[in-house]
Amino acid sequence: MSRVTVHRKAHFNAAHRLYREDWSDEKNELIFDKCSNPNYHGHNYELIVSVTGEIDQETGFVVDLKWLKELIHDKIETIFDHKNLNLDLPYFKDLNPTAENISVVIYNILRAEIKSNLDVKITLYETPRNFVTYPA
Ligand SMILES: Nc1nc2c(c(=O)[nH]1)N=C([C@H](O)[C@H](O)COP(=O)(O)OP(=O)(O)OP(=O)(O)O)CN2
Repeated sequence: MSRVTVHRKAHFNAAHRLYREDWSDEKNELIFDKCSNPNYHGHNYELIVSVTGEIDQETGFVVDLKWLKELIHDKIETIFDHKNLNLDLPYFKDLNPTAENISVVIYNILRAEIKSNLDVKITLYETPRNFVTYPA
């Protein structure tokens, strides 16, 4: 049997602010610096969803990439694209929208939709040089 990882790239633009309500403005600025700008700032997020599993002997697929593309479009891109993560998405009402936390939110949304015999990994680029992976 051959285990293979299939990857699908996706993209969304979003605004956010790194901020804790229970901290003073001074502490938020000290820790989060320009990312704590009260007027928010935006990123071009690049997302890679990786699905690992055995190749199905009938189809030759680990997962149908057309299905994966549509899943990411419907469950992530339409929800996250052109949104203010702090204000528009309930996930971040009490969760700082760092790249780490966004990757975990995206993982949990997609994990619920992908067969349990397949492994899922999220790679999220917040900038061309800053990116996170989950699970680690
Ligand atoms: N561990 C984390 N650290 C930081 C995060 C994060 O989500 N997790 N986020 C930020 C900022 O939101 C943002 O990414 C700015 O970071 P910075 O390194 O300053 O990046 P630039 O805008 O300068 O763009 P580069 O192209 O990466 O140079 C900060 N820290």
